[in-house]
Amino acid sequence: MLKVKDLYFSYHQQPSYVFEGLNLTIHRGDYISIVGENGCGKSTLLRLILGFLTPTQGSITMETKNIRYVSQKNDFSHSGFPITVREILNSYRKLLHIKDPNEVNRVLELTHMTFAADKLIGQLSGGQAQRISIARSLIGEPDLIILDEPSTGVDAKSQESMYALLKQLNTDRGITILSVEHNLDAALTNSTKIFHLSHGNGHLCTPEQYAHEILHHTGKECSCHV
Ligand SMILES: Nc1ncnc2c1ncn2[C@@H]1O[C@H](COP(=O)(O)OP(=O)(O)OP(=O)(O)O)[C@@H](O)[C@H]1O
Repeated sequence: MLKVKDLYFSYHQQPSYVFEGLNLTIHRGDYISIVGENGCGKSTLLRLILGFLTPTQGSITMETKNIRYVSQKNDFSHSGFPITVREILNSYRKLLHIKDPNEVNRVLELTHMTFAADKLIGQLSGGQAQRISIARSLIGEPDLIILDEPSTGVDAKSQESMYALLKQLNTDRGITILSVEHNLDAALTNSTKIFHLSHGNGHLCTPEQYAHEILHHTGKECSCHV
């Protein structure tokens, strides 16, 4: 579905490369978490895949244009603007030229947020606002959703249900998920594969293999169950 091949990238006027010969293949139905230390290039990789940045060398090819992006901080959780959840989702539906007005109800049901349809967006909790971000990303039935640290600003209990939702969208609806994760437990528990970025390159492994790597490097077992 998406192939990153021999990717080199450096920001303007920066002498060093963020990526040097990076390869990544994403198949339909994958749930891939991108992990790595601060500054290793996780967000840069997302920006390259989304087309906001251009590779210095190498290529990124994809078989779909039906991609959605859920940003790290959703843009309406602290909004004082008097607009309801339904109005926001409806305006996005119209923006995408989707004629069926029932599309909004569909994504609200999928994210178990029907109860909040007529609430003002500014009244939602961090977790609820994030679910609405995900609901918005589902308008038009995308086949790939890209998320940047989706648990940012979401309390622990809501994180659990948010990851359960992402997992459900992946397994039940076949939506491919690519998510930058600082939450290692969530990455290990939910992903089908982990992409570990380090020193300008990355490797893909199973959650079990990654848990093993963590144990090997830190001597600490992860609290999650893989
Ligand atoms: N706009 C920019 N201009 C120049 N350098 C940048 C720019 N954005 C990021 N960088 C640099 O590129 C490298 C990768 O940054 P990036 O934000 O992609 O890392 P990250 O893994 O997402 O970090 P974090 O975990 O802290 O969010 C870092 O060295 C960073 O300083």
